[in-house]
Amino acid sequence: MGKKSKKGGGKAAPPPAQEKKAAVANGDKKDKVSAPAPVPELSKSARRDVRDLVSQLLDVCAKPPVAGAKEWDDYPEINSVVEKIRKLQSGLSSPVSDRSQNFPGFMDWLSSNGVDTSTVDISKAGDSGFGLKAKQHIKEASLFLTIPRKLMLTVDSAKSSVLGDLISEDKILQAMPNITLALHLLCEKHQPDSFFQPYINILPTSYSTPLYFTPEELQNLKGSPVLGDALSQYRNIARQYAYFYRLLQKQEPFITKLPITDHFTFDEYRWAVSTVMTRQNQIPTVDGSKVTFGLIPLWDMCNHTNGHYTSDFNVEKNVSECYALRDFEAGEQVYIFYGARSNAEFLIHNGFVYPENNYDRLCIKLGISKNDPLFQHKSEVLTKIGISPSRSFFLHKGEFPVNGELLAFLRIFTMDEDLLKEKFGNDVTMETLDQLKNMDVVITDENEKKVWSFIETRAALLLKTYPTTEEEDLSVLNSGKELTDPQKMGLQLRIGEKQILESTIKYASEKRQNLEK
Ligand SMILES: C[S@@+](CC[C@H](N)C(=O)[O-])C[C@H]1O[C@@H](n2cnc3c(N)ncnc32)[C@H](O)[C@@H]1O
Repeated sequence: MGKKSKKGGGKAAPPPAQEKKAAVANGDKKDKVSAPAPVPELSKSARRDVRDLVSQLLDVCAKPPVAGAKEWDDYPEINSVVEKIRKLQSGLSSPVSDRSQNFPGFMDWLSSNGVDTSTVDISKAGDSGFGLKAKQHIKEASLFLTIPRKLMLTVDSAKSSVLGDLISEDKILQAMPNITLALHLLCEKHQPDSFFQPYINILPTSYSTPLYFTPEELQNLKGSPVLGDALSQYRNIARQYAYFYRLLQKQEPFITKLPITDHFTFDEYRWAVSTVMTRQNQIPTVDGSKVTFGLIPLWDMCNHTNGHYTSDFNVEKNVSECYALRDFEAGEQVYIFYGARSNAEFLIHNGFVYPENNYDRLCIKLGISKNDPLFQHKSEVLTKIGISPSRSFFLHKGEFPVNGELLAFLRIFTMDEDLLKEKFGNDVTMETLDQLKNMDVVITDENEKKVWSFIETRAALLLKTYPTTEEEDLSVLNSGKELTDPQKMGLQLRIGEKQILESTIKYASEKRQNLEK
């Protein structure tokens, strides 16, 4: 989630694991703690079918992704294999429980492990699930939450857990801390006497990340660049699932001792990945040498609002600390700030859209064409000011949709040969280069007119790629009709993006008209 703390049973059960040794909770957990509760089994033929489908999934996902307008092309095939796997595994899913029943036990666990819970309580938070409620007045900038490292599920705790040996063997786990955390979480979930059970029991049982969207719900994202991100996220998770499913079939001692080999369904993996994605936070490693990721109980019950980072890790005390970003009255919901993310990023990584988001922005991909005879020269100038000749830029919500970087890119992108040679030849000064990003300095009126006319036209074209208008979206959103979370989020996201495009068009057209006067 934040920085200063940046937020950011697949197969049949084998015989009970009597041979597996008990170990001390949250201590040396190299061995499986105890025999797992009996799990439903898949028939031999169903197991074989899942194995075949997993191989198919690996093949489909191994094909290079189709970029651009054809991004939908791969999805139906991947989705159809995943859905067949899910259908075969449907009898193996854990029963859905009411998490709120486990809140008292969780609070007791926190208190017995030294957490002061006198400031906040967990409480229903409207459309945001649950959140933290102030039990007393919390003054702005006061420290209201301190969570010791020993309560966190981290990459370090994963290494010293039953998963540790697999981490030492597997290059993917070594390189991808978020996947390590997801598997760590699953191992602890399926280890009945895990130290972390009171925490795991209060986690949501499902999420609204795009991994949970149906194909119809994904259609709500059409027109938005977020659709491509959602599809590639789905593809990546499907590929990871297939990879780990296969790995977990191996009869190696460091695998057979894992408590997840009988529970590794697609739904379980999607749940674990979504838990990590929506709740993880950056923390320093135990030795303080690097930044890593962890799940911080209770702190991760805070919902997001506009503001600034107020959480940090106190290395001396080995605790995560959270300060109030403003005054909160007793009974009020206590928020934190997850980071300056766009609604597209919130949707993909956090499973929500925040209409009041001050930091919303729309990603647009721009590049100097390799067929442009001035490609070489333009690329050199852009590189000198730290801008790649082909990359993503952003149009921002608010008064100034175009920032200095995009302006500089567009000035060079639209520049003719004479001007490029005159201003940005061999003996170009740093001062001239710096001016490219400066809104108050015009290179030439002609160049400036081209810039604003280009962005005005591009924004208008982007607006047309959405299948509906902003008015149509607003009328559905405000119609009082019952909408699913993905439908609502899709509408909120599209409305926000269209507003950014409309304000860009207005802004660019005023700039252009001023120059034409
Ligand atoms: C770190 S958790 C916060 C606790 C969470 N609400 C719960 O019930 O467990 C982050 C999740 O809370 C929800 N959330 C947080 N801030 C939100 C906001 N401003 N609007 C809507 N949902 C929000 C989203 O579902 C997000 O994935």
